[in-house]
Amino acid sequence: MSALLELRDLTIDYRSRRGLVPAVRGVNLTLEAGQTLGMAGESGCGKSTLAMSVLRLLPKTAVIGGEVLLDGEDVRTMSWGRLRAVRWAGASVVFQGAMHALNPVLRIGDQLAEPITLHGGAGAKSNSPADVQRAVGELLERVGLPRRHAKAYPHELSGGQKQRVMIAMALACGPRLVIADEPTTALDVMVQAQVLTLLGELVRESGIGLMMISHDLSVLAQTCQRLAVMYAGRMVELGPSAQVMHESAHPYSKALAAAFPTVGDPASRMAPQGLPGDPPDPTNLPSGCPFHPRCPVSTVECEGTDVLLRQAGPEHQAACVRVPESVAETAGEPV
Ligand SMILES: Nc1ncnc2c1ncn2[C@@H]1O[C@H](COP(=O)(O)OP(=O)(O)OP(=O)(O)O)[C@@H](O)[C@H]1O
Repeated sequence: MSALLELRDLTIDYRSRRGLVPAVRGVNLTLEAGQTLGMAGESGCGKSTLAMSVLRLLPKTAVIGGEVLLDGEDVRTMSWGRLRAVRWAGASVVFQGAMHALNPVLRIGDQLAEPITLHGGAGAKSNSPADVQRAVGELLERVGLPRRHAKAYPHELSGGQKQRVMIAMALACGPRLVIADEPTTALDVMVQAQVLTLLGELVRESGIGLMMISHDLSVLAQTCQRLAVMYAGRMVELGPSAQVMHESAHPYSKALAAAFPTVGDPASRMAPQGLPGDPPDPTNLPSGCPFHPRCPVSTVECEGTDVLLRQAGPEHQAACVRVPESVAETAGEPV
């Protein structure tokens, strides 16, 4: 049976005046229904580009290579009609800064009604106003908001409530996969925790697959079973969240874990280490491992060797020369 989502050797470049900008490089990944996967990495490492490719939401300047399979069907070659059917009902996105995307002059209920009316779903039996209204009320309750908020305007809700509305919107047509791009950025820590808990509960209850993107490893580790760490367009580590967070096999993941200490762990918050330097310009990558100029443990070998993912444990992989090469490299094998 096909995985809910499978990326096979995914490569994405943007055409620009400077030539091709390589944003994503040879990523292999699978996500099953009911699973949660976090994508971490600093700004510009290719997380959003990768995520938006899943629903073919990239600008026309993007050139995509490899395969993006949703339930075994390649999104890259779908007709527009098929893609329209897949968006919302097959997979949906909670965009970065989405709560600011609510229309200020439309009531919440009317905004939630739109995808239901256009694409069907959320248990609405028909497009009759009564059925749609009932479906809107159920959606609001599902994300922990009272039904009466359907009558509210966005400015009457808090940031956390608006973000819940955006999650309700993403769930409106009963998708099997939800992609949440920085869903808690700009929310305070308490509200962040509530929104993350909500996302986790929704996955458990409904068996949807969740891909969540953040630059903050600790936020992802709270909600997701597995973590993928991206650097310079490559996936440099993939594994169970606890292992990637606390037994990082790649020095970049280790630095990220230290930069974003565990939420609610005061001991780890005392000495957050910043990452020195910036990620490289994708059009001018250093030789060898792209992380080597910032890596605290790099050696001469790293300047000349761009390592593919290696097995660091049964379900754990990392692209670092320090991971013993004894087990066969897995590049090309979706994991
Ligand atoms: N439309 C575009 N045209 C050209 N280059 C782009 C475009 N969009 C993104 N890029 C480049 O592609 C690379 C990956 O960007 P992307 O936005 O996917 O990273 P990200 O990790 O999601 O960052 P952020 O967290 O800031 O969104 C970056 O070097 C970025 O400058």
